Amino acid sequence: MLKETTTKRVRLLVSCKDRAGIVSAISTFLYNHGANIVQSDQYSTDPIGGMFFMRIEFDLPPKKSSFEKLKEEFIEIAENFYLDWKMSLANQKKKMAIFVSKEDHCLMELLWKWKAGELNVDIPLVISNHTNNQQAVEAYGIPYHYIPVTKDTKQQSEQKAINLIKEANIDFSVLARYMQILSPTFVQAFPHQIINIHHSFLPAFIGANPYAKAFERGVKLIGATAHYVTNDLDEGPIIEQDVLRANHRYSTEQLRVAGRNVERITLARAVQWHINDQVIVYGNKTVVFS
Ligand SMILES: Nc1nc2c(c(=O)[nH]1)N[C@@H](CN(C=O)c1ccc(C(=O)N[C@@H](CCC(=O)O)C(=O)O)cc1)CN2
Repeated sequence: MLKETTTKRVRLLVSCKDRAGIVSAISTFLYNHGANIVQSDQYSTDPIGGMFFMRIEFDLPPKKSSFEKLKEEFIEIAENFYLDWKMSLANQKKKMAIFVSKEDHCLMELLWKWKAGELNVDIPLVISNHTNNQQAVEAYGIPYHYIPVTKDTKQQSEQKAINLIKEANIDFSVLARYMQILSPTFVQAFPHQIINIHHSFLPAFIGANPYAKAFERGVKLIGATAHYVTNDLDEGPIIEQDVLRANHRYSTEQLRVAGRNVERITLARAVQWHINDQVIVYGNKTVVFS
């Protein structure tokens, strides 16, 4: 194996039943392997019998210990404290697929941020059930896969998308206003690896046409919610939310137009946190170390 010559930035996510000694055991392990902790954050739901969550970023100098060897030797600590854990290299770019239907604002926000170097991710492909965004996507040099969806072809269309995702070794997918409900087969294939932007401040107005429902309700705030996709429509673990003021003068269309800004900003924040391994899912909730 080639000798490692550069310092590696590593991210460690941990969740477990809370008890004394976890931070000490992990920090001592890292110290003994020559690692230098540069960021550490933890949260306990209840020190007595609750859950404990931690995110550590550390630098692993060359020669001290290889990343693979470190992961292997961490298993003992993980077993002692019954840890659920994930260790990853910060410079290992994730591969992100984007799904879009007609509306382009969330798609374009992600592409703009990616092009500007603000999203440290690769985008091997975009999938859509419409063709209207093809030119804009291909202008970024990204392959665009048009996969139309009808009630009769939904299963075959989904299988095409699943095949594309697997062939491209996609790490996670983003539904950037992709207006198709994904089947349990699709969702089960990628647990907590699909992020959706719902155009309302959940749990209000689940499902289709939330702005029409907001108009009828006479809301004074509209919002957006980025969440992991589950089989329960728009009820998956929430990653990020934001809101915007509205009032009686807004028509449904004006709510929709105003909502685009909060949707795209909310989604971009959630995607950034996922890329940076800042999100831990437990049950139907998340801990976001932002
Ligand atoms: N399994 C899941 N799939 C999707 C989720 C989810 O949480 N779980 N979120 C939706 C996004 N969404 C609102 O944000 C949404 C999209 C589409 C629909 C809907 O009724 N779609 C119809 C077809 C509509 C059309 O063809 O234009 C359908 O799929 O039958 C509701 C909510 C994304 N998917």
